[in-house]
Amino acid sequence: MDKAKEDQEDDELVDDRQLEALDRSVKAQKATEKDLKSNDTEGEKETLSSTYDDGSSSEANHGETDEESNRQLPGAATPDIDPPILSTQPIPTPSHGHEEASGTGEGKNGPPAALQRFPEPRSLAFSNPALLRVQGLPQGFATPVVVDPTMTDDLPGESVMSESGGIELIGHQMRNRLERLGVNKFFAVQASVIPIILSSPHSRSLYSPFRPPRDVCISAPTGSGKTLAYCVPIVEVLRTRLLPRVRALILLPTRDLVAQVRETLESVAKGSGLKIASVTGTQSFAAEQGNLIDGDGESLVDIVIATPGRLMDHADATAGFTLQHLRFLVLDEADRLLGQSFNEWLPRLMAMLDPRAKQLRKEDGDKLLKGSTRHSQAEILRSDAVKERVLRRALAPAWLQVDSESSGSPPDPAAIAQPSMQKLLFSATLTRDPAKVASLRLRNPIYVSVKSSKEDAQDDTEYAIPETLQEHMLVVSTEDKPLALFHLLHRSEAPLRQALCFAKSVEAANRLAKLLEFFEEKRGAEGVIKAANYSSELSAGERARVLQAFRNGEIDVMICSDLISRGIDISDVQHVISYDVPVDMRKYVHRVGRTARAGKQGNAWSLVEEQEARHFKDMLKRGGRSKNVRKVKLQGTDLQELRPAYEHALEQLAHRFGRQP
Ligand SMILES: Nc1ncnc2c1ncn2[C@@H]1O[C@H](COP(=O)(O)OP(=O)(O)OP(=O)(O)O)[C@@H](O)[C@H]1O
Repeated sequence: MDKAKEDQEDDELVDDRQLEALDRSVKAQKATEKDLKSNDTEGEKETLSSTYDDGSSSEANHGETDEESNRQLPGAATPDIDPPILSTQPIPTPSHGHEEASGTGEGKNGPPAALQRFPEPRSLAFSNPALLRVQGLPQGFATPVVVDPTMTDDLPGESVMSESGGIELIGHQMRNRLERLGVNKFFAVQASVIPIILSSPHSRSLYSPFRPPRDVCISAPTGSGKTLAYCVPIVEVLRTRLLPRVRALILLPTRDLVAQVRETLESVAKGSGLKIASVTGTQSFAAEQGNLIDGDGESLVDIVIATPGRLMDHADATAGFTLQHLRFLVLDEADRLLGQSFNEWLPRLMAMLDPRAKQLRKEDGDKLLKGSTRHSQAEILRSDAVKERVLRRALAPAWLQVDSESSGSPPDPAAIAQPSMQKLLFSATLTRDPAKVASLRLRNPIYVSVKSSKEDAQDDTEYAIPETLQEHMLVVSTEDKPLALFHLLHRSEAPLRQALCFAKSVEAANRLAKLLEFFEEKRGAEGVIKAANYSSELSAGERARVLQAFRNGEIDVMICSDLISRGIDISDVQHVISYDVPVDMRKYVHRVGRTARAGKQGNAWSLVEEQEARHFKDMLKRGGRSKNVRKVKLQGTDLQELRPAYEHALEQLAHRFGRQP
């Protein structure tokens, strides 16, 4: 596995690549056909295919209305190509309207856009059963279980039994563990989802081939406690197992999220004897294989937490790695995962989970015959060599049945064994791509939507935002935007601390951090803000140190790109500042979701340049948030006092970057 491939699905590097590749696209548009041909090498393709935030290929993005490729401000040709943050050049006024947004990228009067633009994805009309049918989506989506986000539930005591059969929802070991972790109540998403998964006797079995569990899709706000909502039931069900086999697979879009979920899962599973492995490419491939499988090809673990591309690498090359015993498949940050097409992971995973699936590629079967048992599909099982190996380690019921079908005894149609795996999809923003949802082949899914009943009834967008969040916007001129930020950090009334500040790219974040540093140096004793840049240019160790310093309160403001806007749980973030406004509602939701977590208060501040204001307001309106965002007016005098230090910092910055900002 070469390094470039390993890094492909890692967001940590993506922002840079995004810039690089988008930059290249701009140049490529201007280049002659001849130039284009000479550039079209394999290496080039490899780089281009890793340009998107979610690891999906550029081709896939163009063809599949991928979320990232649609995130351009109408009229802003290459939003992630970074004009100088302090540029005094006028930025083209964003154009509006669908025709332009979905056209060839050439506005009527504006400059030609560098990349083709596609229409913004529309929300799934989940309320329309006929449309669901046409889209191949389950009817369950039309009738969500709506849960009030402010609802909490006491942890079930030993005497509390479920309605459906006298089953304890969680055992005393789990209750003790949770209490030790400071969890004394279940949050709304947990109080609604855990009973769905655990409340009947057959839903707690490791195998339930004739009454397989229903799948569950959960849309719940950022910071609402989705991680525990799946960790608790997984540990409760799996703790009854005797032999380690891969029985739960948790997929996440980035390595950082895998590490974070592993931490939570380990604390919940402590004392259960369950073994957990993560598969992300942070370790060498051989080391990961050694964690997954012993010398005889037997599983060493019960739960695998993985990024999808790396998982497929193990599916390809780790002998004995099988998912036939899977009881839980969790897709956390499901919308983003489904937007990734790295390694064709989704169709291949679906094939691995289906005992009757056809082989996907000939070489898969060849590899198996050489000793790998990565696919346990019927055709592969029929090969004697593989069958013998797999039988030695026992087949899951559905696979066993397919195997007996192959030896000539057709199954009783009334008793066809199904895989016992339950799919759990979690997201704060539900995917807009019906084809991707349909391809998951959900089994009679229950759709749980944690959202306030106050939310606009006719609004079928699925942006779940914490109730404890207060949202603000400041409309500023491009030149004064840095000053507006410095004002928020320095104002005498409630200066912002414990803040995350988002810039549009890694480079923009770098420069903003440097500018703030020069500014603070100049102001000296007048109240120095401690800022740090959290960037993909830092090593993993350095990033961990910055995060820790921020958590300890040694850093007041952490400046970053969207690298950490999804899923990362930093406790006590008080403020999220969008220095550059997010290009779409989903990015907004995930950014602001870094604060107001776990029922705490939090604030979101968006610094909107004058020419972006209309687009930003439209975006909020479409996302059903316009009424929630309070406009803050700046007085000229607010900025005046900060101007001398700012101008000094600008000069320093120009000197540092070798150009006039
Ligand atoms: N029942 C609970 N009691 C106390 N704290 C909790 C509880 N459930 C979760 N938390 C805490 O709330 C925080 C947010 O939880 P978590 O990261 O699971 O949210 P999330 O819904 O996955 O957010 P995101 O969508 O941003 O990933 C964590 O710090 C977690 O420890």
